[in-house]
Amino acid sequence: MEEAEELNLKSFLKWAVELGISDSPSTCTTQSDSCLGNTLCVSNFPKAGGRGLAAVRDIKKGELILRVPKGALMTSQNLMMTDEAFSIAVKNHPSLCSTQILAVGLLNEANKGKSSRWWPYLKQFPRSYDTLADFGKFEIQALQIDDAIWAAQKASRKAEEEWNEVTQLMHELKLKPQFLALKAWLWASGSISSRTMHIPWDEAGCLCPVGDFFNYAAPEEETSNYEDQGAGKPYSLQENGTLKSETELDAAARLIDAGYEKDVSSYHFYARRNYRKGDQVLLSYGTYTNLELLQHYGFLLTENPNDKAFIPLEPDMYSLCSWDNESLYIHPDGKPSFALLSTLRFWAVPKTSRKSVVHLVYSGNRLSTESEVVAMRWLITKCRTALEVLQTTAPEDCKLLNILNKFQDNHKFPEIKEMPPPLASELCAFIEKNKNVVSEGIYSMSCVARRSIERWKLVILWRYLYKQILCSCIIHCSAVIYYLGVDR
Ligand SMILES: C[S@@+](CC[C@H](N)C(=O)[O-])C[C@H]1O[C@@H](n2cnc3c(N)ncnc32)[C@H](O)[C@@H]1O
Repeated sequence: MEEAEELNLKSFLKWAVELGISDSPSTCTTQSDSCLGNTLCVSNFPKAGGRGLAAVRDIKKGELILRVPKGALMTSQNLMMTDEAFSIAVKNHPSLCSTQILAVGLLNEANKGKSSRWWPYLKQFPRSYDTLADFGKFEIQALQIDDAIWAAQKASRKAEEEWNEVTQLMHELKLKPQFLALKAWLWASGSISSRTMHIPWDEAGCLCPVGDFFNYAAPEEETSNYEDQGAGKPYSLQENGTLKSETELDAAARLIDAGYEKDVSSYHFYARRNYRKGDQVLLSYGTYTNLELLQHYGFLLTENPNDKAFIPLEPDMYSLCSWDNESLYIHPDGKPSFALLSTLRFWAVPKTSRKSVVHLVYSGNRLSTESEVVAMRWLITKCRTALEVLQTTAPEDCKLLNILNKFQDNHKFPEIKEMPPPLASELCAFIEKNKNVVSEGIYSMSCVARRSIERWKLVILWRYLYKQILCSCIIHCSAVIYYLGVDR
């Protein structure tokens, strides 16, 4: 960490102590308790989210590890209570949604600079984000898959519309020109999308100092405990080993990660599993596919148990069963979801016999060898077709990622003419878009160019993982056909 960053972090943690934020084992902390250092410390995890929180001691599953009092949460309510002008201005714009109000509130505080009471906290925010709304035309097209392109276009359109809707309010607040710009709006809405936590009284949620340093792990990954004895039993941070508060007991028993606890007017964070000293302590923000992670948080997981690949179905398939379209997908291991499999099974029997097999379909049974093979063959063909229409193959995506990784080390691209044509044209488009970073074949990497490459890599990784799911589906369906004995 650079010296200036370290100083900023130090003053932020001091500020956090003053507001009563604590990771101390005792619930009745004094002002002098360190904000961090008893249970957690800020650390860097380059391969798992960058800055995050590490365990400074062994932590047991269910332990209360961080408390953030209500007064330290940045909410629209809080911002309005401490800034009358903001409060009055917001009341004149009743059509704005709660997220827009919090985003303007955040910009209003950033606009105040050092005189904002939130300044030490604001300095800890990233300068920009990689959520879908931040994607430009190049990144959107590079997603390749229609659903993803559509989601990114929608996110970026929505951000722009919301920005247009708040401009009058921002002018009334007399924000400086840089805080009125779309770029600033993307920063504020990206901060809210990727850093807020749920609170029961405001849909926009709250910004939670220190609590927003927790990086994400998908909900299913809970079992990798270093010791399993005691796992599942609730523990508390109390020195006498007892759980005093009912809420704490409930939370530990439920093993929720975090939540606002009304009886103590604080946001509480619990360990979702056992951690060893030095481990990164993670939080589950929810169950997300990789596209959703990209959309809301600007990152994705190479191993995401909750990822889903959607492929276009025949129009009549969508209405065959009572499943909603969102449940018709392929799992990361290539298996069709229960809803997709039952739909395909139902569709694969002749129309005249469908009525008599409804109950079998919904109970998850195979209807007949013939119809199972028809369903599996249909899925194989559909996955193949979906892959064939894309501009690059999964191995080509992998190659492009390697090229970009090498480029980040030595600032040189391989000869374009030696590259497969689809990669060459994508690379040319990138160079064209980032013309100002190229001089006589040497690429000087500005901060912007470095971010562009990181964002492009995210996109390539996303489409690669999508293609991998479709390839796994082809393998899975072929294996089913093989075991049914049809191809032997
Ligand atoms: C609530 S913040 C977590 C703290 C953040 N790393 C920071 O420095 O402020 C959420 C952001 O952290 C990053 N992040 C969290 N979990 C991640 C993970 N498992 N892999 C990669 N990035 C992650 C993403 O940029 C995400 O938008």
